[in-house]
Amino acid sequence: MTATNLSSLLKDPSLLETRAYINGAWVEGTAQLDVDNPARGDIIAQVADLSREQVASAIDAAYVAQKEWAQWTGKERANVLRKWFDLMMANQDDLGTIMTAEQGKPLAEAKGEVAYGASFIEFFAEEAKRIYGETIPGHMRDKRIMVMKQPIGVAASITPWNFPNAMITRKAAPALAAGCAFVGRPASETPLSALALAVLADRAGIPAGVFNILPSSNASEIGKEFCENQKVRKLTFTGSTGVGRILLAQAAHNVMKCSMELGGNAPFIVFDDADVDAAVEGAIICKFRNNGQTCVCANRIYVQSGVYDVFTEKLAARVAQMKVGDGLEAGSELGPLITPAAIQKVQNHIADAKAKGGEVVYAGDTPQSLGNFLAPTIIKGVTRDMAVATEETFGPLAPIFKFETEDEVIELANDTIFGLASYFYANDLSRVYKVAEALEYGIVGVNTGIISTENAPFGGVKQSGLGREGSHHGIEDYLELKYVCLTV
Ligand SMILES: NC(=O)C1=CN([C@@H]2O[C@H](COP(=O)(O)OP(=O)(O)OC[C@H]3O[C@@H](n4cnc5c(N)ncnc54)[C@H](OP(=O)(O)O)[C@@H]3O)[C@@H](O)[C@H]2O)C=CC1
Ligand SMILES: O=C(O)[C@H](O)CS(=O)(=O)O
Repeated sequence: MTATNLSSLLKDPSLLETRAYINGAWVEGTAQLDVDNPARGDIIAQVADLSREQVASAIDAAYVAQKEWAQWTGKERANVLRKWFDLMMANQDDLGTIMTAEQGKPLAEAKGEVAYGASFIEFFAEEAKRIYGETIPGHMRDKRIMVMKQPIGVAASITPWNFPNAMITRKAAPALAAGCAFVGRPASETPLSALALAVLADRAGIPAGVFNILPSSNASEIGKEFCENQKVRKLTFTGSTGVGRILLAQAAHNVMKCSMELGGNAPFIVFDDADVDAAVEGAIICKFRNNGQTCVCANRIYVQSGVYDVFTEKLAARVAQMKVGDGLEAGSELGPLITPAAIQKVQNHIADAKAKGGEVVYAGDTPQSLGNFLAPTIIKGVTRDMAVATEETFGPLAPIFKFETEDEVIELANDTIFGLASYFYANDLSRVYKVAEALEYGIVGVNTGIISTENAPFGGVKQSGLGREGSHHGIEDYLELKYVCLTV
């Protein structure tokens, strides 16, 4: 496997930035952080590895810059955000290439994520002009009530490696539109996409200190700085529920406003009255987008007995056609997993299911290379006592459960601490309405396997999170309500 010469693949090599972006300046770290290509196993860049003190200095700069930024009109903020959007779309190919090199997803998917990430900036640029307050009739003849919305201040962001562009813009866009300043720590596996966003933010004219990208290998220390520094008023996190719990506990000290986009365990339900071919296509995109490494992937596939065999056969035939390979190579549909540990977790779930009676319907051939590749596996005869029923696999394993009745599958689907995304295929209108109401999830996809859009409020219930990202709801988490009681 050849080494990755990332710079030579870019139309604009200046997007390949390895220094941290603090207060409008490019800053070296006290150490360096290796970034590797999960498909080839080679180091593609060494990035600034910031100390906690350097992160604290970035927060100081953000705190100062935010005061001025909040004085800009909504339209002025909108204009500079729109320029950022335009620059992202103009550099979509390069941003996609950088993402594929460091995260592994196929280039077409990476470019799709860039457009998805940019859509949040476009959407919230518009919302910046529509942050409305209200007046309320007084409670006494000489009182008048006024409610205003003001930016919360400095927002700190911690994001995962699986969507290294969109998870940042899904937070930074509403934060900046609201008049907040943003300090973001990207996942150590994927800092390059975040730094490329900073290059374009700088070119768009976002003022120094308003948007800061702070790579660091010491996730827990930087998380503590974000939670303990009293100049930070908002913490927004996307990642596992386990880390979310740690951060919520740490944020309690300063009673910090938190948004949490955490783990999932999505059920994907196929009823007897479903369009089976449509359900198979929905299962493919829902299960294998980013090779199963998304929080909204189908983690459990429940198929009613009347269509169980035909669905299983069609899904296996369709998966067998999918090409596993380096995301930079044309035609690859399934890239590598992010780390060897991610592969081990999937293999553990497969072994556990087989040991408890599951039957492998399909197991693809894994490319023998230095990269973290694992071909897809489909298992049928899966039962609720298996690890895959309660744990998030986060990889290319499609476990198929059989069920008989609607009540049975609702109970099975809701039997989890998670509540992020859920999906079902059915055509009976009464069933669609009743099942959508009964599923205990923040998101329900009906006759679709993909629900990701900037127009909708994305988020979970139970232990999948707090708050919503996207839609007009998404900006509220970066605003404070102020009630003014006027005596006239
Ligand atoms: N609900 C949602 O929208 C999403 C949820 N997820 C969930 O995240 C998981 C997979 O992503 P993954 O990156 O492995 O999740 P992790 O929770 O391990 O990591 C997420 C981010 O948190 C950082 N981090 C880890 N430990 C700490 C800590 N103690 N304090 C502060 N920051 C910390 C990581 O840094 P580093 O990588 O450098 O260690 C990374 O940047 C899955 O459970 C998935 O479902 C993922 C994406 C979206
Ligand atoms: O990280 C994730 O899994 C994303 O939140 C999923 S989505 O927003 O791209 O659907």
